[in-house]
Amino acid sequence: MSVAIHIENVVKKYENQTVIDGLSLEIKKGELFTLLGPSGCGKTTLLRMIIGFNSIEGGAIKLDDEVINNIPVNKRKMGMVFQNYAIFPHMTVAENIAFGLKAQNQDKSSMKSRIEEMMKVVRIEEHQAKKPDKLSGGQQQRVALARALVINPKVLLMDEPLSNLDAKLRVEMRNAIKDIQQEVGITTVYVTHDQEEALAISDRIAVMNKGVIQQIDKPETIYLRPRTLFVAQFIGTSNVIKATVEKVGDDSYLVFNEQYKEKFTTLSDAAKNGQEVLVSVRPQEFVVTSDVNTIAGTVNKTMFLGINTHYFVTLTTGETVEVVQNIEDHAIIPEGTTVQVKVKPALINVFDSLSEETLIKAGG
Ligand SMILES: Nc1ncnc2c1ncn2[C@@H]1O[C@H](COP(=O)(O)OP(=O)(O)OP(=O)(O)O)[C@@H](O)[C@H]1O
Repeated sequence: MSVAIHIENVVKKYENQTVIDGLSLEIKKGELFTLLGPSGCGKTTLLRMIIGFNSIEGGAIKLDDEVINNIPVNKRKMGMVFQNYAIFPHMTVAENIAFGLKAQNQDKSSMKSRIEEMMKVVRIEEHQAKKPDKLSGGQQQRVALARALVINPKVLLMDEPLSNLDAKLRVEMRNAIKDIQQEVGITTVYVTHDQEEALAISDRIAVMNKGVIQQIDKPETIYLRPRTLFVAQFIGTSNVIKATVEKVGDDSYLVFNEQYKEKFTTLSDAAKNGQEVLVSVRPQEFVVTSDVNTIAGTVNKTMFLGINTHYFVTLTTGETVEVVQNIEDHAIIPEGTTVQVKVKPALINVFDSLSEETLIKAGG
């Protein structure tokens, strides 16, 4: 897949504050690429630099190998969909979509057929004569999407497009966006702070924190093999517990306490014997066991959620962790019970306790 957008060492300053300081990434043609991160991390700033609403104080952004830093917004051949839809309340669905084409001086019949085609793509034809106040939030977002796509842009940019919708509609619309994006085959840059949304729709995700890219990978890699502790904790739920590395010959172990250590085959060579590490363990990566050579703890909260049960367990080390057990594997454990837990070593992740970067072997 060839690259559509090169972002090379870009810098963004608002007055004297530098919010992005030398960020680089590449977005491939046809992919749905998501910028994901907490509020204030700089995702919208970067998106607005790509479309041209924000100036660029250093570095370069290239579209199809052409530097676009100084090209005005309307000449960049990009379409954008905003959180608040930004469609015109006094125009019908069809007129709103037509608005995007007006500047293009096309003849009437080709405009009409293009608008009809777009209404079909976003499945809004039956509402074409309605004004926005007669449409649901999801339908309004479909109109905004059609208006952005009608000019046949090279890139589609979407800034938190689903945050104004209720939970059920959000899921429905994210599926619709993914289907439409694939049908049109358009390179898309999508901004969200919602990690589940990002996992569900993206081809690749860039996780950002404080203006810095932490990891760029496919959703499953981001979830299973986070490169930093920040990514492990931002995506899904991760408990963090301490351990020490022990190396015996060619074998590596994670030592959790005097009774419990696990052989760990995916530890990188950078990890040294005796090194203190932070281990991230997702709730389902704990096993409640009868083996006493493990970690002891007390269940202080039991939540039965149907398919599984969530426990908050305070370990003897003082850390409280969330543990999920499948209902088929276990009877519900009452609050106050003393339990033993161990980890599933193939699934957990290990980080250097100072740099908070991964100590998992490449490809491990
Ligand atoms: N116009 C502006 N002037 C000054 N500072 C700004 C401006 N826009 C954004 N910032 C600052 O830049 C940083 C990044 O903001 P940005 O809106 O890009 O974050 P974000 O990740 O998109 O967050 P959110 O999800 O809350 O929109 C924040 O510290 C913000 O306060």
